[in-house]
Amino acid sequence: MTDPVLHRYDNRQDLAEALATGVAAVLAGAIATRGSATLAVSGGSTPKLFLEHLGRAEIDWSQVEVTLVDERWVPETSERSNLSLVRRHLMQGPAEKAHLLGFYTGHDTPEEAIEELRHRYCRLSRPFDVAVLGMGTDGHTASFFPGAGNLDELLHPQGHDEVAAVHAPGAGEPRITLTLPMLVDARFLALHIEGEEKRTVLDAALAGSDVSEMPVRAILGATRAEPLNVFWAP
Ligand SMILES: O=C(O)[C@H](O)[C@@H](O)[C@H](O)[C@H](O)COP(=O)(O)O
Repeated sequence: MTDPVLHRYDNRQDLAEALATGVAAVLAGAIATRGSATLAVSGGSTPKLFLEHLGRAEIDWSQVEVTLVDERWVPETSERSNLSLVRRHLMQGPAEKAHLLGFYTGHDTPEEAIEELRHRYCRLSRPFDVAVLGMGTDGHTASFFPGAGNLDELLHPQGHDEVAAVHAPGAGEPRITLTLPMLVDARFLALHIEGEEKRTVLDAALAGSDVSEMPVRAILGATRAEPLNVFWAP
């Protein structure tokens, strides 16, 4: 297991610029090498500045497939929608030419949409070129929440499901998430966290091994050819 590499920045603006520059370079390299690129991004509040910087990158966005890491089971009109967040903060300027793949299908529950979503996501070229994850102060990442009834399946390294529905105490709405195997083999894998509290949570996660207590540990401890890149600013 290669230890995560910590990239520290004095402020969130510097972090956003550096992460966007690094991600854009990986995407451009994928397009030059294989003709296309896949990018998986998380929702929540942290990624906004990063997504805005990335969306201004001058790359051939028409060759980039953008997908969400996870989604709250709400329509795009909801303020809780990650799809809406990505469309508003990334898909502006040059990046509006990218292909954006969302999760919400309009079914009443994510379970009812699973078969349709599995067909949708099994066609994505794998491994992703880039996956950018966030982390909650409870140690969740993606929608791998402590207390989720199917957490073992979500985190199974050889799991066969691309996507799964999640219900958990800390999740709010029902969720839909990519599973661990879809994320850990990304060519460039980043964990983007900000603030002192999350730095303390990261240190606690690194100091322990129980993934059911802090599911982000499944990412921190994943066996990868390239190390996990942790991006942090106060
Ligand atoms: O749907 C989501 O909420 C995200 O995908 C989730 O995994 C997020 O990365 C963390 O909850 C951190 O969220 P904040 O950036 O808002 O702290």
